[in-house]
Amino acid sequence: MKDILVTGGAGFIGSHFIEYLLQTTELRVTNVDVLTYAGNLRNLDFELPDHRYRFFQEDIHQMSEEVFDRTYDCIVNFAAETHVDRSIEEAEPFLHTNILGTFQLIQKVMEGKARKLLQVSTDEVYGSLDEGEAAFTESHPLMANNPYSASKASADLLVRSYFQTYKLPLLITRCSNNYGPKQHPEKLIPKTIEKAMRNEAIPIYGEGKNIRDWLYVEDHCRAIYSVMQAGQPGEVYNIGGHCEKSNLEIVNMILEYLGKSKTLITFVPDRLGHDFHYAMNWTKVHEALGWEPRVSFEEGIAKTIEWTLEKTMNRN
Ligand SMILES: Cc1cn([C@H]2C[C@H](O)[C@@H](COP(=O)(O)OP(=O)(O)O[C@H]3O[C@H](C)C(=O)[C@H](O)[C@H]3O)O2)c(=O)[nH]c1=O
Repeated sequence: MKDILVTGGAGFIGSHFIEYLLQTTELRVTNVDVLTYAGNLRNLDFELPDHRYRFFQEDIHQMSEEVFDRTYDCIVNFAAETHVDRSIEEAEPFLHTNILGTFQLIQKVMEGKARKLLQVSTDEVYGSLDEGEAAFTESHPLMANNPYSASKASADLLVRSYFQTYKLPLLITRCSNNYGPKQHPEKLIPKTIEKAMRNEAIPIYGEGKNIRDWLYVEDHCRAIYSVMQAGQPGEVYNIGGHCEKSNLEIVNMILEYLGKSKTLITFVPDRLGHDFHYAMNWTKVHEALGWEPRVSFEEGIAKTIEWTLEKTMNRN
């Protein structure tokens, strides 16, 4: 492998993935990102070697010929609208980017402009675990419950259909909730940290009992890299943290770390269609590719909070 096209590389996970590729491999990276509200070139604040990195501010629906002056060994698709609450307010951008955008990338593989595509997806496509169900395996039915997860599930089905129909080399990873430095403050963990630092009310939806399975972003990037290198076309790989926590537990841990009062917690009306419980069974990726998470939640959350404190100090 020599050339990788990363879409959405100025976003949270995409930018960490580019950092991982540039620092641990000799691969050449092309980053295509349209820079919506969630993409920011400041996320790429590490050394970007000119001979191995280039950036195009373009939409994945209309990529220029310049981007395709080479044949990519793999496209890794991070370009997506990702925030569930926004999708509940306005679904259309989610359908446009997440479904039709993925379709455009599949076309690039069809046209021979890339040798394979890795679609970065989410555990949300499985819906919510039923009582008594321990974790999602890759064969769990797709039961998306909100417009965001429906758009990701639709993209996954498109990818599957192009593998089944044309035997195109397409793969899917589905990961649980990520956290780490540079995450957009609309998401639970960065939002809680920032609000706690400012002594502002921290909104918890419903009773705060909903459970997510948390994974530090660098562990996710390593998993994607393993699948990109050695995953089997047509396969789906679940990725998760074995780290199930309720939202209230998460918020309490952050408040404790920062030495802030629990009175900042403010219960607000629940998210519509709020999935109760996600947890991933990632035995397959572990057995096939030897991946497992390395960063404990205690370590990861400390790094994330310290990064946010430092960022805020530098801003002031
Ligand atoms: C923003 C916010 C969230 N929450 C609750 C709602 C969820 O139960 C939990 C996490 O919410 P968040 O919006 O951070 O993430 P999810 O809805 O789980 O979805 C995230 O993880 C998956 C895997 C993706 O695929 C999504 O792209 C990603 O956004 O905290 C609150 O209680 N208050 C808040 O202010």
